[in-house]
Amino acid sequence: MTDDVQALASPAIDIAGLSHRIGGRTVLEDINLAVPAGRFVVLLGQNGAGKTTLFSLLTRLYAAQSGSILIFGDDMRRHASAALAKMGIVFQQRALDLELTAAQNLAYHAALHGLSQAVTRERITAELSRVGLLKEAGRRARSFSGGEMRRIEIARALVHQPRLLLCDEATVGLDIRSRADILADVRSLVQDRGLTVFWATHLIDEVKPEDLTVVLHRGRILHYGEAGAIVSGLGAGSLQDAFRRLTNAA
Ligand SMILES: Nc1ncnc2c1ncn2[C@@H]1O[C@H](COP(=O)(O)OP(=O)(O)OP(=O)(O)O)[C@@H](O)[C@H]1O
Repeated sequence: MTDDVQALASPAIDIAGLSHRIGGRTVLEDINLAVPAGRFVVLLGQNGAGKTTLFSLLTRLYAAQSGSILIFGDDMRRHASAALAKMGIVFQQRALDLELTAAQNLAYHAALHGLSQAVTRERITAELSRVGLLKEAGRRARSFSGGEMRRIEIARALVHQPRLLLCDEATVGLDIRSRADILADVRSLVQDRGLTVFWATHLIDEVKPEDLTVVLHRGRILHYGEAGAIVSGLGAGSLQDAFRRLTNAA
């Protein structure tokens, strides 16, 4: 297989035997996971489950201590730049430069990815327009609401046209309406662009029955499958009930 054909056939994320210790404590233990391309996949876990640690390893903020991570076939250890070029990231913590305008925030990100000025202008227009903030492109980031900042962060994460979008608790701190809007928007990217989304959350009401769902608890994967199948497989009444049973038994 050529590299291109292999990348097309590869899962978006392929994790094998990944463990991570912080300060002598095991925070992730023997994670094995294949996230298929073109799906909305949920990483569901309570506070402290290890979601952010897993994202830190996926984005190379942390180097893997053991095991491997491949992004569309690119090994994070040997081909980190190629792997990172294929992903966009929305961090749990707000990550806009508050003194820059919305457009400047996107332009800075585009420069990091080596985009030309012409392409940068075109993408900024397209992405800010898609999230309904093109007219506000010249406003400083600090003047936006929490929901708007999140939309700008999503626009920024897409400027280099990644195939994979990682969102770590992207709706935390937002009101119900903003949460629903952002979730619907990100889901539409899967439909419209064939994007793969890996969506970390502790909020069960964000999960649909057809979503592939990874249940992470105390650093271990307890279950991986469509949410509806997890519920029926356990004979549970709801995903909430299934989640409770899985985590109580662990
Ligand atoms: N730098 C650190 N030093 C010590 N412990 C850490 C550190 N980072 C993470 N941990 C611990 O690792 C565990 C997993 O944390 P992590 O932030 O990955 O969980 P999470 O699922 O993202 O939770 P939350 O939704 O609350 O952010 C927690 O028990 C946390 O206290």
